[in-house]
Amino acid sequence: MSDTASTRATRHTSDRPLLAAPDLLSSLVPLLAAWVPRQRWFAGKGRLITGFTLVSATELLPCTTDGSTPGLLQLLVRAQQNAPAGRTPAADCYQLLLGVHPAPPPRLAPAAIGRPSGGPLRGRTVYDALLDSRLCGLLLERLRTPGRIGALRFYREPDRDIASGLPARPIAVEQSNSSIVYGDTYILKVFRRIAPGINPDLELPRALADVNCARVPAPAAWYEADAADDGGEATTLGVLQPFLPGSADGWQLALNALAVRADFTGSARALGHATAEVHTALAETLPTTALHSPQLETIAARMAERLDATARAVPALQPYRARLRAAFDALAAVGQDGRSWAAQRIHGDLHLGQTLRSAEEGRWSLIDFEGEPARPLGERRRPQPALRDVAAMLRSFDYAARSGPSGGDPWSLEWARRTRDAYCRGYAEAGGLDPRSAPELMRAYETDKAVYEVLYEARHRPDWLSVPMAAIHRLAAGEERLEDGDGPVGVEGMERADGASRSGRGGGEAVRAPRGGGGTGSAWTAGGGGAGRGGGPAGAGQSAGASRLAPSPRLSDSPRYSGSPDSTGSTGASGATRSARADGRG
Ligand SMILES: Nc1ncnc2c1ncn2[C@@H]1O[C@H](COP(=O)(O)OP(=O)(O)O)[C@@H](O)[C@H]1O
Ligand SMILES: O=P(O)(O)O[C@H]1O[C@H](CO)[C@@H](O[C@H]2O[C@H](CO)[C@@H](O)[C@H](O)[C@H]2O)[C@H](O)[C@H]1O
Repeated sequence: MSDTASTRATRHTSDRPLLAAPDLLSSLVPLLAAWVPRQRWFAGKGRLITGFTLVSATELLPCTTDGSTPGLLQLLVRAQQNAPAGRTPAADCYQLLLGVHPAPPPRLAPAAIGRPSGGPLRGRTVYDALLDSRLCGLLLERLRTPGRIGALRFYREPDRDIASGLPARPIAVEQSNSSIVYGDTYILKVFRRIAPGINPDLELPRALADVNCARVPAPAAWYEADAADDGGEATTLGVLQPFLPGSADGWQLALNALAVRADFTGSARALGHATAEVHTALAETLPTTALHSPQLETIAARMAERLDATARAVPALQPYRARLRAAFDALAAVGQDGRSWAAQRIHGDLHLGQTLRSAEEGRWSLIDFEGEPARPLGERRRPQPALRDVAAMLRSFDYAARSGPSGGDPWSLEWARRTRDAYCRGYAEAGGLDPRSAPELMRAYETDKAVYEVLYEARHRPDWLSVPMAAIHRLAAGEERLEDGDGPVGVEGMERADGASRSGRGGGEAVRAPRGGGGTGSAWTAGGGGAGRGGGPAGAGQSAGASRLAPSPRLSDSPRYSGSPDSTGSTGASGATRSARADGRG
């Protein structure tokens, strides 16, 4: 393996002999080569790392050779990886926070990365600093006191007082980055795979705070790396925001509801309200634009390219390609008909795991505005139709229905249909464009999201592949549709019950595609009753007194798709259930 230590020299080494050492990186390479690929946040799994390049190194706490105190080293390193013939090799940049200790206490043994056999850290133990509460406390101190350290700059909102000495703990959920909770007051997200430019997870919550949108925790402090010497933008590296204690995430709540066969329409409708409020606030404070024919054609062409690329990587998708493309062609045709769509900044990766419901009021918040981690930052920051978020959330209800204990049985699929409808209704009631008025857009974005999910699952969680593949099967068969619900749904934690409906705005008709099953209102024994009020933090409250739903005999579709080891859907769903439990979100 090459260890090209061709540092892009933002090391700030003058008074730091450790950082000046030419073999700093090369001495760490054997350790990192073994440790980095095992980390959840490493996005390049399955491809060989061929070398590391040091982008910058900052000593946040001196790494002394004597005594019993730890040092803290922040590194930005590029991991070079090979690529299939004809493709550009990847060289993603990652943020590492390394503890350095001459003799670490036994409690840090699980955090150990190794002991370099040479170089400036020779004989000392290097370990994952985010598993050391003491070093996490130091990071909080840095964020409390804005200023520069080496290549890093720390910022704090002037009106925020951040308490010192709060106990730190890493969060125990599956995530793309790494987060530390301080007391029950703050949560710091340390971005792992980074790219130059402001991260939308800082940019959007700050912009929303400016217009007093209380649906999103407002950043209190953050840190970034200087722009490279050759110009460019600073890179967001971490954001501290208020922790919402006792809240439960929407994914867990949905699975809890499914486990006890409880209605979720009230919660979904309230979540639709929250989503629309956030979209309205984003459109108010950040640039918007209109997408006309050329832009819609470009968007449709990109979707088709992603489909083709994904089908090359995941052959199970091949048989569906032609029929899925029809959804993208229909989107392009919308522009050719002279119609246009408003575009604005959006969440970009909205799913149930990005929503938190407070224990006391049942009020929904949205988190994690980073966008889809696999897409380039520039693309994630572009204005897009707000309904793209809505389509993504609809996919999430489908995921839940296929991942819960009842894993894709007819009752769960009917639960998903009603929940999706309630969410769309809530969204339109609170001022969002009615998703039912934009069938081409919704279908194209749902298809695009399902394709994204196929690749995401193939790369990250192969056990889950059957979940998006079942949607691919339905979308290709033209079986996804949004329809009017069956009467009023219960509203839980809804703050804007008076939100004016804009249903129907924008024209168009609901997606009406042929499908085996028909309307299902009569199959619901509880007739669209409200979700249980007062659902507790763990969501089990949904069960008490919540409506019980009978399965629809007409919805016994068992998804089949060729090329998959699991062609029944139900087996796949149980695979997903196992994973859901394993990742702490199920
Ligand atoms: N403000 C918050 N209050 C409470 N929990 C939070 C907050 N922000 C994030 N979390 C928890 O941390 C998890 C990971 O956060 P997220 O922003 O989704 O990280 P990632 O981008 O790494 O996936 C969330 O699923 C949620 O459980
Ligand atoms: O949470 P992240 O921002 O890292 O988003 C990525 O991981 C998500 C899974 O954790 C993934 O979401 C997919 O699985 C969810 C269930 O775990 C489901 O609710 C979503 O609808 C589905 O897309 C997300 O796509 C990915 O970007």
